[in-house]
Amino acid sequence: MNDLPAIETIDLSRSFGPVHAVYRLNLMVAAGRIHGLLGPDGAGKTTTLRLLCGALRPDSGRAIVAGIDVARDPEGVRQRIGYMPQRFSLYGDLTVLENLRFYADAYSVPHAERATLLNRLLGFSRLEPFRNRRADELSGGMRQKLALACALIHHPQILLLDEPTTGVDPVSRREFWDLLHEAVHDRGMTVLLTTPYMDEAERCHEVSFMRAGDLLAHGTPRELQRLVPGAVLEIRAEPRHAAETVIRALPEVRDVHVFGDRLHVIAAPGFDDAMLHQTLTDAGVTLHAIRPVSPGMEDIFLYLQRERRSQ
Ligand SMILES: Nc1ncnc2c1ncn2[C@@H]1O[C@H](COP(=O)(O)OP(=O)(O)OP(=O)(O)O)[C@@H](O)[C@H]1O
Repeated sequence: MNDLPAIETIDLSRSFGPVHAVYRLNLMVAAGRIHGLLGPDGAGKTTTLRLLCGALRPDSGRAIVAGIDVARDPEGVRQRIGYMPQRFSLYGDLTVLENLRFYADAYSVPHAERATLLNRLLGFSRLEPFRNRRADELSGGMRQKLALACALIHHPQILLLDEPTTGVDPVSRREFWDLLHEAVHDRGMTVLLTTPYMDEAERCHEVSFMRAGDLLAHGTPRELQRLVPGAVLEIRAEPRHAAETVIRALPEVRDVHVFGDRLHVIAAPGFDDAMLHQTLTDAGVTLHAIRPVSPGMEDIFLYLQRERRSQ
């Protein structure tokens, strides 16, 4: 691993009319890591990736990618990165192999290297058995793997991936993640990706939470977990809405989030479960289960968002 960050932004800003899509963003991505950029819709994740790859110009601030100032040498940056936007352009009427050849041409990959490289990428992406299948006829997961293979064609040092697993089934998502870890481990690449799936953040080495164009927090998943004080209690109770109202009113409770049929309660250290049990029973709520759980990324994000809003 290199000590210099693979990506650094300094007060990077970009607006669209009155909307501050990215505002004074200071992002740091360590080399040789998988870094997840998380945040709700409209937080500025796509705009950040577009600024980093030189597809958009900032209004102010700087972006340094692979040691290069993007504004000064966008072509130098493009040579060193692979960028997979949300709608990566695969050619549906071309086969898997033809798509790879197309990108090899686009990046002027020397002819002498092609056969070996294409075979390696077909093997890496597990698409060898489908080399002659048209891209239109691939499953969603296979298409994303082909897009990843195309983005890797010119040996980039850094991969920027915008929601690469959205709409992909869970098995293919897992395979895609295995490929990313392989690429980072074997080739020493750096990956910056956005994802709406909070569980995927836990597969990243580092995570940055974005909100309204700016960073809410960043760190390893474990460091972020430590930002949540006290315990997280998972509760199943009925009626759920009444349980939520009662729990929210307790002074020791910092936050309550709903996850399907469960409540996640963030409580001050030393919170008394027995008292909670009694309070809920007194309010006519049936408590089915209560247990401490480690805070997940979603708990952390929601907690930090509320904390910062109330500051
Ligand atoms: N080309 C554009 N023209 C006008 N507004 C834009 C443009 N691109 C982004 N925005 C606005 O900037 C804000 C940030 O958008 P961005 O797409 O970067 O967010 P995001 O976090 O990637 O969200 P999503 O997950 O929904 O793509 C949004 O309010 C969006 O509407």
